[in-house]
Amino acid sequence: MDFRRLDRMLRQSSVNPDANSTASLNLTDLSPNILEAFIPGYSLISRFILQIFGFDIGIVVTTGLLCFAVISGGKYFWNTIYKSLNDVWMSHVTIDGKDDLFRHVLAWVSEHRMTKESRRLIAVSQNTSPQEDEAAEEYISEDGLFHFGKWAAKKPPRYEPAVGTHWFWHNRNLFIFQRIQKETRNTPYQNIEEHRLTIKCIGRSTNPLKDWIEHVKIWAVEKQTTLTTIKRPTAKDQRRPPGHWSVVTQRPSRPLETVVLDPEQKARLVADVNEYLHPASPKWYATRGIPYRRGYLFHGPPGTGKSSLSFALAGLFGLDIHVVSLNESGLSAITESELMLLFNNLPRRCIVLLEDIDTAGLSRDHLSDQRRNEKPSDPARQGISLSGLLNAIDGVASHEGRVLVMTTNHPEELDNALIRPGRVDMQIKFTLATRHQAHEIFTRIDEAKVANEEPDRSLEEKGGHDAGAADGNLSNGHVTPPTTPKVPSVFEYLTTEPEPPLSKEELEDLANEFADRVPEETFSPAELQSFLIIRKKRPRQALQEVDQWREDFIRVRNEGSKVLEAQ
Ligand SMILES: Nc1ncnc2c1ncn2[C@@H]1O[C@H](COP(=O)(O)OP(=O)(O)OP(=O)(O)O)[C@@H](O)[C@H]1O
Repeated sequence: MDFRRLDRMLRQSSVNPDANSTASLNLTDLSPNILEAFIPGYSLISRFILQIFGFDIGIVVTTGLLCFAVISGGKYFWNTIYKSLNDVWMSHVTIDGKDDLFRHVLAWVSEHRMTKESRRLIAVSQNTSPQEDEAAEEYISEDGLFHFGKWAAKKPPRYEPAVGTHWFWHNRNLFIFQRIQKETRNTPYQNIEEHRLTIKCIGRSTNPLKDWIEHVKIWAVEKQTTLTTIKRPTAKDQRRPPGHWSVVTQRPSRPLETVVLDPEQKARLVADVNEYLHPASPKWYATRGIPYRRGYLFHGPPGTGKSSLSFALAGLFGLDIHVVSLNESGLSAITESELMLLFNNLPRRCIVLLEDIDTAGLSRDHLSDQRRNEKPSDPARQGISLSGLLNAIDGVASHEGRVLVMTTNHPEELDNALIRPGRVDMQIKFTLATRHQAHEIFTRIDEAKVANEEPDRSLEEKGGHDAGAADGNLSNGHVTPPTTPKVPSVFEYLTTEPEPPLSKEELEDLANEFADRVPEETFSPAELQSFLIIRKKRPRQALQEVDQWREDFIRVRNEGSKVLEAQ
């Protein structure tokens, strides 16, 4: 900007006011001088346009500049007023992106009018599963194939408010909602944006904000009573600062009755956890100087329900579950200092599931190596020492109020220090499937729904279903093998009709028969479940095939192979 020229021009106008008397009235006369100061070469351009087109652009440019000045001035005044309003007449609350509340608030605003009115949105793919969607049936072809891709493509995303300022009404209060980008971090794998929320309301009282947050929390809990939130340590490349938990998934809570265990053992465990979580318990522990912690050891062979019971407990008591696997190596291995921080960052009440505590340098190495017939343990894998784990469990960093569940397949290899009372208050032994478990698993897996009335025999009489398998030929408690084995095509497998529903008595008979044919404590519940899942619509057929499966399984196992020819 040429200030000297502007100064000269203004001085001229003050020395000879007559010369500009008309200029003060006529903007177009004055403007070339002023505009020349703002836009060098303006008079030349305007003269050129005037000569060529006969049009004076002065009025247009001047009007434009005036508008600009008015808008800038208005903005300045609005910002000043808003700032003083903000400082003096507004209350606000900030929610960090790492807090659980951040998730809940975003979910709440996504479901309310705000995201229907706002023009700046972030689309987030929804993580729902087909079983929660009745329309999913439409994507099953005539062949019985469910095309997940087509179903997922039709699922609308969830819309969240984008970075910036939005507003909404709640209980007749106006709230200003700001999503603010904290920072962007570049890792070798991705750029991570970290956000926070600031919610403001008019007035000097924070009560409307507190009431609204309370409302959101209750809303989130009600919405999630059927879901269990599973968290794991934040992936290594995203850990900054380390020791944070990330939600990996939310899955429907597992009903406790679906975990088949000795009923007395299960009842004892539930009563113990309930007593521990009782609101009066923290005071009881505090007045006796006992640290408010409770630890459980679930031990037994793989696939016997240790993790399942932990998830079912989380669902039963409405707690989030924080899972750490000590068996991980390489990039995802947890270090001792990280474990301490993870324990430090636990919420007030939760379940911590420490999986495979016999691994990762905690076992008495020589003993475990001999048992497993392996070379001495690789020191690189041993991220956490016994003392490191003990420090995390009951050191200063350990959080009071958590339920700690440790699982192992090799309890005999654990150091006594780790399982002494105070660290492990109750041990639950999981065994390979007992007769009772085989019976229960059969009963629960059966999807050919139990009929309230007698099963529809007419179908069987008509031979409407797969002959041989569905003929309910269990009348004398024995199953006749199918007479003509046939090789079904792929689509025949898909479209196989479910067997006719079983009566309660029939199901009971089949379950007993199944339990009789499965030797006690030979197969894990996971193995029985895997056999039955394939035949979930055909329980009678399952019974016909169980002998063959059992023999194959035992033979393959004795041969030391892990591959079954047929399932
Ligand atoms: N006692 C049981 N009752 C019902 N289902 C079971 C039981 N045990 C295992 N299952 C089924 O087997 C599968 C594996 O179970 P789970 O992961 O709980 O076993 P685990 O003992 O934790 O195994 P690992 O020691 O390998 O971690 C699950 O799908 C679960 O439903």
